Amino acid sequence: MADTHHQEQNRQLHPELPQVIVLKSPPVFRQFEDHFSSRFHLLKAWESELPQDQYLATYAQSAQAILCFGSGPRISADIIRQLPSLRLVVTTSAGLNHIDLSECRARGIAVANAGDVFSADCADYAVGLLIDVLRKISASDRYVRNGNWAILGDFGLGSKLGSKRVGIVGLGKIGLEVAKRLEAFGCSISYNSRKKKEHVAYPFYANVCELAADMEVLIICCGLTEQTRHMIDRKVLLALGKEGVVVNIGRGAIINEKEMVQCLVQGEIGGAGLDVFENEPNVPKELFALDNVVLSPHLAVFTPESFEDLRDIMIGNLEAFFSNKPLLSLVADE
Ligand SMILES: O=CC(=O)O
Repeated sequence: MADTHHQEQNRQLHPELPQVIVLKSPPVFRQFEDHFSSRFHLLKAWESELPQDQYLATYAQSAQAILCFGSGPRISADIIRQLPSLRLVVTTSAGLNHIDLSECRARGIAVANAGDVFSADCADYAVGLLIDVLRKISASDRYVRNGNWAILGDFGLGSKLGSKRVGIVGLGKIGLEVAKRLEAFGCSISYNSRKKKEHVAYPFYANVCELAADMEVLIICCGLTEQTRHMIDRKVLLALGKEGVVVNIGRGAIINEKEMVQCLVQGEIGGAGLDVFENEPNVPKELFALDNVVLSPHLAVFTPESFEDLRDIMIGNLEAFFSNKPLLSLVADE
C-alpha cells in the first residue's frame, strides 16, 4: 500500500489543489507530470496497489475532473458511474471513441480534447502516406536496400500526385488541413461529412460511395462513431476502383479491414497508406507482402514539437474548468 499511502500524504500536504484523476498514464505523459502536479492534486490510480474500483471508491469520490489518454483505458459508463462528482473529462487525443460520450451527455459531464494541436502534424502525415503510396518511396527504399537495383535494374515508376482527384472523408480541423496541403500540390478536393459545410467551396458528397466513384484517392479523416464504423466497406472500395488509393489517419474501424485486405490482395484497389488498424497493434499479415501498401504504427498524431502545445491546452482546460471559465477545446454536443 506504499503508493496509496504516498498519495494520501500528498493530499494532506496540498489540500487546496483541485483533484484530477488519472487512471493510467503512458510513458509520454511522464515528461509533463511536474507541470500538472504543481497545479493539481493528481490522483494516480495506476500507482496504487488497490484494485481500480476500490481506489476510486476510496480516493476519488469528490474528484470533479479526469485526465485520460487516447491510448486507454476507456472512459466507460461503468467508470463514470463510479465517480459521482465528475464534471469534466479532458483527453489528450483528438479522437473521442475511447469515451462514452452518451453517458457524459446524460450526466452533464463536459468533454475537452486536444483541439487543433495535432491537426497540422496529422495532415502532414496523411499527405506523406499518400505521396509514399503513389511514388512508392518505402517500396523503392526496400528495393535499394535489398540490392535489387544492381541486379534487376530500375524500379517501376510511381503515379503523379498533382491533379489527382482527392475525396476527404470528414472535413473537420484535420481534414481541412489535408485539403489545404493537397490543393497546394495541385489536387482537386471534394469531401463527405455529416453535413455540408457552410463557407467551404469544395464539392460536397452526402454519399461516400458516390464520392469514391468520382475520386482517385480517399483520405479518411473523420472520427470513429457508430455511424462511421465500417463506413468504408467493399462497396465503397470497389467504387474507388483499381487505381484508387485509400489513406487512413482516422481510426482503423472506420474501414472494414477484412474487406479492404481482400480488395488489396485481389488488386481491386490500387494501394493504401494506413496509420490506424482495427485491432492495434495487430496488423493483418497479408498486408506485409504488398508493396503498394504503406504501414505505420498509429503515429500520425503528433511530433515532439507539438507536445508543449498539448500540455498547455490540457492544463488550460483544467484551469478554466476549476475557475468557472469557458473551456479552451470543449467538444461540441452533436
Ligand atoms: O489518434 C490520435 C488522436 O485521436 O489524437
